[in-house]
Amino acid sequence: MDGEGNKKPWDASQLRKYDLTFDEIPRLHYKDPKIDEYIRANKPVVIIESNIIKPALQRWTLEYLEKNLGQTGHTCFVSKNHQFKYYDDKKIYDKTNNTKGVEFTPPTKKVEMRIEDFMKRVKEWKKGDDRIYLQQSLTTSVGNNIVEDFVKFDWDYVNGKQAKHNWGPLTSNLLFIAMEGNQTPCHYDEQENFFAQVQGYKRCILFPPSQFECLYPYPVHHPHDRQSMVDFEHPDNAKFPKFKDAKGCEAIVGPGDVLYIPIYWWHHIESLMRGGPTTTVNFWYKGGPSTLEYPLKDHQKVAISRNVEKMLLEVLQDPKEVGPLLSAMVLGRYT
Ligand SMILES: O=C(O)C(=O)C[C@H](CCCc1ccccc1)C(=O)O
Ligand SMILES: [Zn+2]
Repeated sequence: MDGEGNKKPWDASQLRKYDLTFDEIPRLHYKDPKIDEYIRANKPVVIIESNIIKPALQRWTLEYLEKNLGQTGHTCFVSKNHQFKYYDDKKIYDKTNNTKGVEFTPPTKKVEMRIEDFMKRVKEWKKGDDRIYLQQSLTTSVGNNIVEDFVKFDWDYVNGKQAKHNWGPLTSNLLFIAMEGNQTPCHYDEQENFFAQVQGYKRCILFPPSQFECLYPYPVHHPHDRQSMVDFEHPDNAKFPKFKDAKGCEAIVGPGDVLYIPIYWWHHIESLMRGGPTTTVNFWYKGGPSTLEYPLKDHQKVAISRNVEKMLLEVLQDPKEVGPLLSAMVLGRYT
């Protein structure tokens, strides 16, 4: 029970334990003008009591989604454990694209699954079974009812924020249906994101782009580009000594909550254990125009460092030569 004796929708035993402490991300009513101050400052905020995805809140139960999502196959990932670390299959080494890539074994399998089969496997899941995670772009290939609900989202609100903050175009709305306990390890995206929770509870742990040195992203050419190399549950403190200094913030989002995840901000997302399946719709926007004004913003330095890595790979060709050249340039000269 909370202070007023209301049944709390979740409790701390449903959260995985990490050796880090987090500040709370503020939760503001959708009409509160302070929301624009957070977005302008590229800081996360939870927008509450909005109508952004109201039709989905009213209708998108798993049964409704099973009936209406459409007969085509849906993109699902299969994992042997609770982690679903994203990888870019275009960056996987193979003879055809003959880039001297890195040896890489995908940690998850990408499959097309009919919604009935997905729902059946979620319902019948037993400890030890593979886990699955549906991650599907909401395009016209979904059923008409879903399209009708989708057009009734509060587009005035989100388009208003997009315009006010000079974001680029909406690139996609992804639908995520996760099993309880599923985890998306810490990564950043190069897009602004309204992360709208439809069903169930998700813990979102965020870190600003300035924490780059504590989160050790994979090399840019690696299939796990943009993902942290650190396993939060078993951090290798010898390899990643600065990880223990990472300072993050967190929000547990529930139905109707919309978390603003600023472009380039790291985020680790987990569906609460024993909380049932979760459903989320995200809104990804290209970032706004980026003028080089000084002092540079932290995310601009991340973008610049990415360009340096890409340029060096382009000219050196062999990824194994990029590290040694960067070390030779820095060690003993800049450190
Ligand atoms: O909305 C976001 O940005 C999230 O990270 C949501 C996350 C799943 C993301 C999977 C993914 C990661 C990278 C590229 C494409 C897809 C979750 O909710 O589990
Ligand atoms: Zn993401």
